[in-house]
Amino acid sequence: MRVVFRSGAVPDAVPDEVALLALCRVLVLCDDHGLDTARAVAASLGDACAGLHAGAVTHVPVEVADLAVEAAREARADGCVAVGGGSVTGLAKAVALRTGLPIVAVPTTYAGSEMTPVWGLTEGAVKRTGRDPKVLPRSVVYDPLLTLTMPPVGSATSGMNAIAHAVEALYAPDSTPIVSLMAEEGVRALAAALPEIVADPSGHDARSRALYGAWLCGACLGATTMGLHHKLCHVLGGTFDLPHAETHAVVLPHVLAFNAPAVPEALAALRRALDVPDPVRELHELGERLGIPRSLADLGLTAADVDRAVDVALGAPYANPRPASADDLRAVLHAAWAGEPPYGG
Ligand SMILES: NC(=O)c1ccc[n+]([C@@H]2O[C@H](COP(=O)([O-])OP(=O)(O)OC[C@H]3O[C@@H](n4cnc5c(N)ncnc54)[C@H](O)[C@@H]3O)[C@@H](O)[C@H]2O)c1
Ligand SMILES: O=C(O)CCC(=O)CC(=O)O
Repeated sequence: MRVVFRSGAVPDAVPDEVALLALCRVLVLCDDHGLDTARAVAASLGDACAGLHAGAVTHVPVEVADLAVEAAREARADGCVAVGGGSVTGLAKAVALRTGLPIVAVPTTYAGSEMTPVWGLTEGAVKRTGRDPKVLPRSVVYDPLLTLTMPPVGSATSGMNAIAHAVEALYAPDSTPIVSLMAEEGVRALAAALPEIVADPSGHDARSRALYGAWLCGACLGATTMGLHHKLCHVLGGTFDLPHAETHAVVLPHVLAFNAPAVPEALAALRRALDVPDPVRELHELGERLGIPRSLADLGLTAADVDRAVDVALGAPYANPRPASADDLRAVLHAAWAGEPPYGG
């Protein structure tokens, strides 16, 4: 994978990356927010642009993926350029999964999907995920300037989504010392940058450090198997349509509190990264300081949904350092639903 990381890289670096991959007809994908940037990218590509498709939707419903595959076939595209957050990258991955078309990713959030071979599709209110090397973008163009438009709370929740990748990578069954170093550094970079971004969303330096952190955390997600936290967030997003980054931000301290007794080395790394004695408490209080939603109830989940979420989560296996029974899942989700402090304080 090639990575370009430069303020002002977009649009000019995109045609270079497309040419390096010897692509002649790329389909540019985006959502409504990213239309202006996507149009600038399409214009910079000249004849190498075969069309623009602005249909991305969170969690990639299969019908939305079908339309994008159709658009790529009609345009006789030989590649895709994804301009946007994880939803747009996810749509490009759905196209790649079906057609094998290579992806150039231009991320505009901190979700990190551009660094992973993980795809996700939602069908019949159930989100499925899988891994396939052909969905890993071949080239990524990071431009911190594209993230300046993310509002303070959106930036903070997106950053917490990235931190969650690193936290679960630290205790993943297939983690390595190198992944742990990247995870620790990714958490350190984001935890320092996010309060600065919330205080001044136009600050280039903090935006740059946050995107660097997101790159690291996304790479950790790509390299390891995620656990209970990602499992619960997939259920809450896929089955209850809860907003992705906000859900990660609320759930993370609760799952870490549950896993804490089983993951001493991960906690030690987080203590170093966050420079605090209690990472669970710190992640919860960081959320408060950043002004992000505090409970799943705030995000629209009802108390009755908690039991259904437990059933759906129990339906598919996932890796986790501490086995979780139905009662455990109910307790974790209930605390996250109510917005209770995860450390019982
Ligand atoms: N496969 C993976 O490895 C992976 C990793 C992380 C996330 N994801 C998936 O990505 C999706 C979520 O991605 P996301 O959190 O980036 O959200 P998103 O892409 O849905 O974006 C959230 C909102 O922010 C807007 N937006 C995007 N960039 C913006 C910017 N720079 N300024 C202002 N608004 C902007 C979008 O238009 C959208 O309305 C989920 O479906 C999640 O499962 C996948
Ligand atoms: O939904 C996907 O594309 C997979 C998502 C994933 O594993 C990371 C996340 O949920 O943030």
